[in-house]
Amino acid sequence: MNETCVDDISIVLQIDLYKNSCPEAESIIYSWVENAVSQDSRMAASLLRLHFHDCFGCDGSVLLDDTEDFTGEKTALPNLNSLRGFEVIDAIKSELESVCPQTVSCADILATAARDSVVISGGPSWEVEMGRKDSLGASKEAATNNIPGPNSTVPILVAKFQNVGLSFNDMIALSGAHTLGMARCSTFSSRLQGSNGPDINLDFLQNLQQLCSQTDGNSRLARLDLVSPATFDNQYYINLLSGEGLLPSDQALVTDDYQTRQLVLSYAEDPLAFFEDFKNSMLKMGSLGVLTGTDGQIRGNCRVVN
Ligand code: HEM
Ligand SMILES: [Ca+2]
Repeated sequence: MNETCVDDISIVLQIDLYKNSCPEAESIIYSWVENAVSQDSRMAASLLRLHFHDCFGCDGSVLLDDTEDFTGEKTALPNLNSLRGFEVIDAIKSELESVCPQTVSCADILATAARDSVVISGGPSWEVEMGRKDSLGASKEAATNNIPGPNSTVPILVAKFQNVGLSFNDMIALSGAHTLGMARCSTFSSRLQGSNGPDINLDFLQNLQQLCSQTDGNSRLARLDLVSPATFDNQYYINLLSGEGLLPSDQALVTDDYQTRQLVLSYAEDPLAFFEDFKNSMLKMGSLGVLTGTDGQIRGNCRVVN
């Protein structure tokens, strides 16, 4: 046996990692998230999405500002003028650095804040596995290529998730995150062109057309879940069945593919099954491409490499 094998044993993420080194870590993160969401309920959605866009390699890379050496991920198409919540993460990091310096990584903060956002919005809870290290760089190109876009078809969505090790089922369960938050008109403009086709509800279409035809139309925001945008529930799937999915990639899950439709139906009927699968898929997503052991670092400021 060589040393690499021994190292490999220590690279697994674990719950309670900060039990001795920073016992207050989870409660500090929770308080900041709770406070931020009480001021702006959409922040729960934004923090959940921030973790998703960091993952496909959960290493805090999404938080890095551009430097002379690399262009960060913040200006990649899926992120530009869209990701929110960086100031909340900064505030959490700054308190954690004063309470227990160089201990809790930015990537772990993101994973924990995402879980807390779901809980505070009424969704399931789970134990977050910790021990991710923060990256030494970021890749705008990887963010651009890996993160699925709103006009992706079902086969493309499946492929993009499978590329990083997430299954068909994971993709559909994680899409249920669109039970929270907002999207800009520019992301669903192709939904507005259809007349009353089989995949879009007429009243819904007319409301969106009105919203998006205003001045500044492209940056106007619509609810991803028109019924309960601040509650983590299974309403997203129910909306898809009545042609009220916002993004083309959402509605495609019931319109374009028999198998995805079956899973959507099952989540629309059984909220607890959705919660259970969502939780497990979040745990899986949260462990993708993590840096552990001697790889990476614990950043002192999430926006810059130490
Ligand atoms: C299945 C493929 C996915 C696609 C194509 C997609 C696409 C999008 C787009 C285009 C927006 C609106 C962005 C804007 O207008 O600024 C959005 C918002 C959002 N996405 Fe996704 N997404 C996907 C999966 C996920 C996953 C897996 C999660 C989390 C687990 C997630 C969480 C969110 C949340 C919470 C929002 C609202 C954010 C806010 O209001 O700040 N999405 N998504
Ligand atoms: Ca909802």
